[in-house]
Amino acid sequence: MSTAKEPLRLGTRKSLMAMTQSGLVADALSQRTGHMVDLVGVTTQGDVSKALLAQIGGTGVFVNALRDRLLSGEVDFAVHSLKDLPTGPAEGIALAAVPVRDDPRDALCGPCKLADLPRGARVGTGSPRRVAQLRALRSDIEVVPIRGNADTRLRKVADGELDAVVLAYAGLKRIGRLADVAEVFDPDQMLPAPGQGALALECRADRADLVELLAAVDDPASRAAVTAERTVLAVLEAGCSAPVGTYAAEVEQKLRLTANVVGIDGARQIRLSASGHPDRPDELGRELARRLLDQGADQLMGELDDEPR
Ligand SMILES: NCc1[nH]cc(CCC(=O)O)c1CC(=O)O
Repeated sequence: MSTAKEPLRLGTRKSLMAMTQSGLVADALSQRTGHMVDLVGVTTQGDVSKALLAQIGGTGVFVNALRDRLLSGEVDFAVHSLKDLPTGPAEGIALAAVPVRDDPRDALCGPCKLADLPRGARVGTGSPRRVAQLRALRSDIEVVPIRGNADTRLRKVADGELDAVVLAYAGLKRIGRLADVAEVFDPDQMLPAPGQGALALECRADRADLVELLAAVDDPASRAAVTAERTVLAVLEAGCSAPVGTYAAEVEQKLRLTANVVGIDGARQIRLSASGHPDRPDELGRELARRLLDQGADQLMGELDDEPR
């Protein structure tokens, strides 16, 4: 493109969390490239449907409307929470950048730590991954399915409808609600969702100029980690609503990946780790997924189908 420094149109969801994270990306990009960035709010299916995510399928409901705007040329690029991206390839769309990842962990919001909640306490989450791992930590608690944005979920605790809720730490930070956090779960206790805490910048694959420009905010280490995590999910053919937790990070120049599959009752889990070269994160993810399957991961995940969601 010959015209220098024309403003870029950034497509984003309109929630406080989305607008905040998109604003941070816009600032970083402006600083590094000199381009102004205009935010364009887009409503996605996930923002209007009242159904539980596990029911509407999860995959792509927060993403597809933004991709449509990219393909029609209404926006130049889109910022997504990476964990909301389906694992499959998207026709005509390029993953142009994964910025430095935020804290990937899950957090309990409520009056006290999980261990100190009363017997039978009501804890809200819509994610089978969190349900299963919560039950593994405290089999007596009552897990209550909820959805809605983080603010709505936190209000249910304030109103006394729930004793606590589990949310992503990174999201709580972005909306300024870290004061509500009573406990941050170590990945040993609760493995995060693949890609949690990371963002994704997408643009049209045929816009080489944009692919190059957006690379200014790419962080190769974060991209490698989330690639390994998402490969596990892809090989297991599981979506964001599967009881699959992962965490990858570079440790002493190697990429270390841990993944688990937990039965929905929390009673059984398969948990494995492996290390590999940071330049081949997909190889590492595939290897670990295959070992999970060898140990019966598909059977554990299959049991989910018999559960009311
Ligand atoms: N599916 C909703 C969603 N997508 C990304 C985040 C949190 C922020 C992140 O992981 O980057 C959340 C909310 C939550 O899980 O608490």
